[in-house]
Amino acid sequence: MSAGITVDDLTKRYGPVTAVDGLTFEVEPGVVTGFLGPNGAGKTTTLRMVLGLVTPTGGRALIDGRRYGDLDQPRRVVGAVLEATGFHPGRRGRDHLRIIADAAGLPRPRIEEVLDRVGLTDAADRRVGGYSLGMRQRLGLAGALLGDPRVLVLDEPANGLDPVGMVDLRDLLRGLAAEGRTVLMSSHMLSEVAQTVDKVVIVAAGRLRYAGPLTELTGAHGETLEAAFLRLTSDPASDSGTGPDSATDATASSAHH
Ligand SMILES: Nc1ncnc2c1ncn2[C@@H]1O[C@H](COP(=O)(O)OP(=O)(O)OP(=O)(O)O)[C@@H](O)[C@H]1O
Repeated sequence: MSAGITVDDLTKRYGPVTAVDGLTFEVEPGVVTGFLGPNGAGKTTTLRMVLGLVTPTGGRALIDGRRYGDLDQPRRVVGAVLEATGFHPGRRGRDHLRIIADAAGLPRPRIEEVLDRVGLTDAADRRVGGYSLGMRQRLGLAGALLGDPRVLVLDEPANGLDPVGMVDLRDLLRGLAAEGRTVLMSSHMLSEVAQTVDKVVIVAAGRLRYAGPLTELTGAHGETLEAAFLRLTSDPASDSGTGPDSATDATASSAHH
C-alpha cells in the first residue's frame, strides 16, 4: 500500500562538476521529510533524478521500488511540484487542472477536491496571471494531488508564501503524511521546516551529511535546526560522519549503513 523513495548511491556529473556524489537515503511513508542543503548542494538535481527528468551518471533513484520511467501510471503514484512557473498566465486555475486531468486520464470531479484541499476554490475561475506566488504554489500542489498519489516530491513549496500560507502548507503536508503518504520537500526556510518535518535529509556539495529524525539531529546537541544545519554543511570538503562533531549515532547509522 505505502510507497517510499529510495536513493541508492546516486551520482550526477556535469562535465567537471559533480552535482550529486554517491547519495544514499530512504524516504518513508507517513512522515514529512525535509530535504535541505546550501545553494548548489544538489537538491534539485536529486529531485529531478527521482522524477526521471535527469539521467543519473551512477546509482539509482526508485519510487515504490521502481524507476520513475518504469511506473505504469506515474501521476497516480507520484505528484511533483518543481517550480511555481510554467503556468499559462491567461488560463484560469480550474482550466489548468482540467488540462492536466484530461491529459493524464484522471477523473474531472477530482479537480474540485484538490482545489478545495489547497484552498483555491474561490480563485479557481481567475486567470493564473493574476495569482500571487503563493497561489501559484498552491495551484502546483493541486496539480500534483490530482492523481491522488502516495508520494509527493516538492521543490521549495514554501517559496513565496506569507505566514498564513506557511501555516496552511504545513497543515496540508502533515495531513497528507498522516494519510500514509510519502512527502519529500526541499526548502531553504529552516525555521519553517523545523515546524513541518519529522525527518530531514541534509546534503552539501552533493554528499549526504545527515539522514534521520529531526529530534535526533537537534536533540543530540541541544541545538536548533539552523545551528545543526550550519554545523553539518559549513565545511563541504570534509567527509560527513567521521568528525567528532558529526558522528552522532543518528548520523553514523543513517549515513553509513
Ligand atoms: N544542467 C546543469 N549543467 C551543469 N551544471 C549543473 C546543471 N544543473 C545543476 N548543475 C550544477 O550542479 C550543482 C548542484 O545544483 P542543484 O541545482 O542541484 O543544487 P540545489 O541544491 O538545488 O541548489 P539551490 O538550492 O541553489 O537550488 C551546482 O553546482 C549546479 O551549478
